[in-house]
Amino acid sequence: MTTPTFTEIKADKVSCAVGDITMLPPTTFTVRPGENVAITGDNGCGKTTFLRVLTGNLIPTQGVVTRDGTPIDERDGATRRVIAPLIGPVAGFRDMTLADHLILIDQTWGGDREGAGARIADILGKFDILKFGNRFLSELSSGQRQLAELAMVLLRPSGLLVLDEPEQRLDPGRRELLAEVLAERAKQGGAVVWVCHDQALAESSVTRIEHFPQGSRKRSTQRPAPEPSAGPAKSTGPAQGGKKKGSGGQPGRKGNR
Ligand SMILES: Nc1ncnc2c1ncn2[C@@H]1O[C@H](COP(=O)(O)OP(=O)(O)OP(=O)(O)O)[C@@H](O)[C@H]1O
Repeated sequence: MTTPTFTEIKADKVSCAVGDITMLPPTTFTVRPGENVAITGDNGCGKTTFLRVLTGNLIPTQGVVTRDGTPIDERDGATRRVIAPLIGPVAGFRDMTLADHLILIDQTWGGDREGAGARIADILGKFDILKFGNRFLSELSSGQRQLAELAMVLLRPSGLLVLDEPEQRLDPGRRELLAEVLAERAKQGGAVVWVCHDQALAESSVTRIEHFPQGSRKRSTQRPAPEPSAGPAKSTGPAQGGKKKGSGGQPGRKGNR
């Protein structure tokens, strides 16, 4: 299966805010084929938010992400043929085995029927989970499930893999296996962007580390002084400086994956 290509995917001064909370401070980032980029940073600094913006799942409050000059949008098939994300848990079918899920993904993304078995065996072998092909997803341990979800996203053709903490729940040996698979992908001309909390793993395997500064700062440091407590039975309401209804939602959210 050919790998869809691009020259450059660029996030230009993207930022996200909801209410007075900065989910992602202004960030500029470029990735090109052959690069294997780990994003590191403290909890809450905006890494997952950035990945969602980069994949076109979340519209930034400011700035834009482009693929060779064209704005990206996950609802656009052209974007989805290039970018394969694994951000958050994958929903599965209760009565379909891991191999069934992989056949569905392979055929959805245009694989030829004759070659499906070999491609699926290959990706399961890469992650050392070939023996679990006939299991239901609910019959896998959390680490095995993580490997299964990685197999699902790597099976489909893509030019850019975007993975959120793919090393989570994996033992040290399987973390190294993951790092090898991602490095191999980049060597073959693909690009990988992944959030990683294992600094040593990232340093040993990637072509570049982008460290996000401690973020999620309040946009305004000036907050109104709290109202004196009026007791539990009384409500202050928005007119008295309370939180506006709906302000905790996500900006530009385009639906669940
Ligand atoms: N829907 C939301 N409304 C308000 N704030 C949010 C919302 N979603 C996330 N945040 C805040 O945005 C900031 C960035 O969150 P994000 O999930 O991107 O962080 P992260 O760097 O991936 O963290 P972690 O390493 O813990 O996964 C956090 O401070 C978080 O509390």
